[in-house]
Amino acid sequence: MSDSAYNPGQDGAKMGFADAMSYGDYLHLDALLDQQHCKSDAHDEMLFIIQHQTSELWMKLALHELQAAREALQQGQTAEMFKMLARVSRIFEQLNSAWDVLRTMTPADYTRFREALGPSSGFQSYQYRLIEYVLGNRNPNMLRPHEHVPEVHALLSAELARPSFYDEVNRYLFQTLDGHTENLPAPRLDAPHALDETIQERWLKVYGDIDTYWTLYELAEKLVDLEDYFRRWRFNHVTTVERVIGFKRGTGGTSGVQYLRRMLSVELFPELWTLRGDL
Ligand code: HEM
Ligand SMILES: N[C@@H](CC(=O)c1ccccc1NC=O)C(=O)O
Repeated sequence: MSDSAYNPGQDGAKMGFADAMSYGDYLHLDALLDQQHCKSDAHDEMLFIIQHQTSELWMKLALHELQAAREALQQGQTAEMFKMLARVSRIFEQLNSAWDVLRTMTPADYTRFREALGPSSGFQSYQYRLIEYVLGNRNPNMLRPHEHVPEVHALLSAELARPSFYDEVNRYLFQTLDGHTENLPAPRLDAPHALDETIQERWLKVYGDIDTYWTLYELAEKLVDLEDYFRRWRFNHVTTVERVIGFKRGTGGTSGVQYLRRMLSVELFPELWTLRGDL
């Protein structure tokens, strides 16, 4: 060992962990870093796996925040809710930037291992579906691919049995503006949220008197922000897919790019977008 090498241990850094919790222990890195099992010898398969695994980790955090944000709203803790929503938008920003790494994979690179993926596809990501369900885009047909994992199916079904985050936001809107929720349209729990005139009317009132309804206004703009990021994720995805597999059918069995283009037209919070034309 070189005499000149700096030794942080002499300055107090803990160097021995035989009987103490280390970084790797706390984070369970042994388990985490042992989950990258390539099915081919293609160089880029490692990138593909890590890109998806990290996306799933960020989605796990997004769900943790969204579910807590919904609870905070139910309890009237709006400051806490705003903090969590801001974090969800930053998570989506992170997911959006991650496409730059995957984009370095060319069609030739991907073709070397695509067959090894079999019928597996992001279409079967239950966390992605759960995020959509929590936000209000609730298509029960998307439960089917999860029937083979009863716990996951139960988790998604349980979400479809409770009001979405957006339903709760609209409940808060009616409570604040009307002083009651008698005129709040009953949310369709197991169908995608569709534009509702009475909801839009009230949002329009908020935008027409920002000073009086500042919290609701801020909330609406946070949701528009979130949906903006979500749309960018979908756009980055479909563009990367077109770049890598063109118009081939997806491994999940859909038409591929055509299916994903159709998903681009999904609106999570339609009232908040439509009212902009009336301002
Ligand atoms: C080269 C990279 C990728 C390709 C070629 C690709 C391709 C596709 C295709 C063709 C679909 C349609 C379903 C099917 O028939 O398979 C799909 C869906 C999906 N993919 Fe990817 N994908 C890629 C990367 C990713 C990444 C990095 C994620 C991040 C988790 C992801 C998540 C999803 C999700 C969530 C869906 C379902 C979307 C929906 O139903 O609206 N994909 N992908
Ligand atoms: N649907 C993709 C395959 C794919 O991208 C994929 C396969 C397994 C796990 C995650 C995937 N990512 C997104 O769909 C394809 O058709 O090539």
